Amino acid sequence: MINAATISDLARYALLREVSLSPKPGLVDRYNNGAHTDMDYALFLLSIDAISPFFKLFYEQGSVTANLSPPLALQALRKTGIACEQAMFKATGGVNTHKGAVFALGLLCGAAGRLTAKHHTVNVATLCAEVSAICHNLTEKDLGQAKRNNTLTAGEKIYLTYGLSGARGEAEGGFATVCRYALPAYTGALTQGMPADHAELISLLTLMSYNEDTNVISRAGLSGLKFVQQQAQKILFALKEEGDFDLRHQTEALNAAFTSQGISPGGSADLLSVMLFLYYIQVAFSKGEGASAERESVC
Ligand SMILES: CC(C)(COP(=O)(O)OP(=O)(O)OC[C@H]1O[C@@H](n2cnc3c(N)ncnc32)[C@H](O[C@H]2O[C@H](COP(=O)(O)OP(=O)(O)OP(=O)(O)O)[C@@H](O)[C@H]2O)[C@@H]1O)[C@@H](O)C(=O)NCCC(=O)NCCS
Ligand SMILES: Nc1ncnc2[nH]cnc12
Repeated sequence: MINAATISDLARYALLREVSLSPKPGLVDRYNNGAHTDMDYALFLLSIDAISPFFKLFYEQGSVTANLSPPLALQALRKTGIACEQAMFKATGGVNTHKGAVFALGLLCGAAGRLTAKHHTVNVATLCAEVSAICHNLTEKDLGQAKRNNTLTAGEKIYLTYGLSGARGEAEGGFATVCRYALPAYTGALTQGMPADHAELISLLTLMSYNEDTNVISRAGLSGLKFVQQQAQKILFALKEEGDFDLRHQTEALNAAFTSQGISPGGSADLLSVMLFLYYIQVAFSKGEGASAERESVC
């Protein structure tokens, strides 16, 4: 049975796996801080400790609002989400470590509570469909209003400038980039016998090759996004074509390139956490109970 404790545990583990994956290009990992001057691995661990208690609250919020309409359920979830963001900022001294991850995993935990309260099956497909239903029209509602705000967030500025919907669009679309590309890339790598961290890196590169990451755009413009997508595609292609391709070395070289240009694919890092969370649900669910997913040591 999937419950608040299991869901919270899996969400926290997904965040730990993401930040512990090393090396990563442009992102904080156990070896360096990538393109970030204001955060490191230790700060991410503090952030994870601060936000993880909220995953149970998101689940419970989704459960008690299960009979409300999706917009009213989202309204309730957002209150928890904002409280969670405030806890994150308190723990990090105002640094934005997991804003996108709070949004995405908060919605998924809320959706799990909502589905369970309605006695619906909880799996990857139903979770993503429920998030999409909860976030129906969110992009237009949120970002359509943005014109009238004077203090715009990165995502709002990018939507008004380029029409790209960022984290909101991913949620409203039921995490299609994760389900269509990143999760199959991950399970495919595991099936080929690759270790979990190798499969995670392939999944991250797959996300980077598709994702319209507003973080990248806010730091390096559309040309920076194109560069990220092309470099990720290049590595994935070489990995497929060259048997003894040195993925670690190529990732370290890409990290140096991103770091020198101030590029951080933070949005894709968040979607990697989403992918891992959904995979753990898939494993837990296929065992017919809330068993903890098979786990590799985090680092
Ligand atoms: C709904 C919001 C979360 C939207 O916030 P915002 O208006 O800012 O919209 P976005 O910029 O589109 O997204 C916010 C964060 O989401 C991540 N992200 C970006 N693109 C994508 C994407 N395509 N798919 C998924 N996720 C995406 C990204 O977060 C990550 O990067 C941040 C770290 O990088 P950094 O460059 O350091 O970030 P900054 O500090 O902003 O820049 P610097 O100053 O350092 O240069 C980190 O956040 C990662 O998580 C985007 O930043 C929000 O407005 C909202 O409504 N929140 C309320 C709570 C809520 O609704 N909860 C959900 C209900 S349960
Ligand atoms: N490991 C990471 N480094 C930088 N930004 C991130 N956002 C989410 N995970 C991140």
